[in-house]
Amino acid sequence: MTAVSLDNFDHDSHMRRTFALANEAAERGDEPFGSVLVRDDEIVREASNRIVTEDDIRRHPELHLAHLAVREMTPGERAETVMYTSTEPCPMCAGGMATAGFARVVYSVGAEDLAALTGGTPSVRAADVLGDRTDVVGPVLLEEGLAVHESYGW
Ligand SMILES: Nc1ccnc(=O)[nH]1
Repeated sequence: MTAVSLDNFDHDSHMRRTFALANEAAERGDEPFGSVLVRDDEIVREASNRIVTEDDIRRHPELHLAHLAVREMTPGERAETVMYTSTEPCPMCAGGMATAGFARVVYSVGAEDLAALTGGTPSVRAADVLGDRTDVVGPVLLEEGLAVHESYGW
């Protein structure tokens, strides 16, 4: 089988899966964030925010997927993997993702939009943590990503 180039992944469908995961988290009582790992255009891992139900600040989906990826995938596999995530990773998660060494992260809602929604201050940008290690792409499908947060009602 020929590997599918990262640029030809089915971006919209992978991103929409993160929105569904974010909505599931909100329904469970957690915060509205979801993420997937995609390799060769297939979703290989999924996670959603569980900071409330696990009572654990580390349970952002992005950090959890970085943790699983380092434990379960080879460095070569991680270097071919793209994370899609409903909202730009925070600095905690971007730090873990730098260790994982993914090829790219694609987000919908950016840190500045999130801060405006939550009334917080914008965090350090993911690109400033990830540097040259991982491409950072976004915002994509922004209206749909914002709708996830609007329905949560921060
Ligand atoms: N991107 C994110 C921001 C905040 N919390 C999360 O779980 N994810």
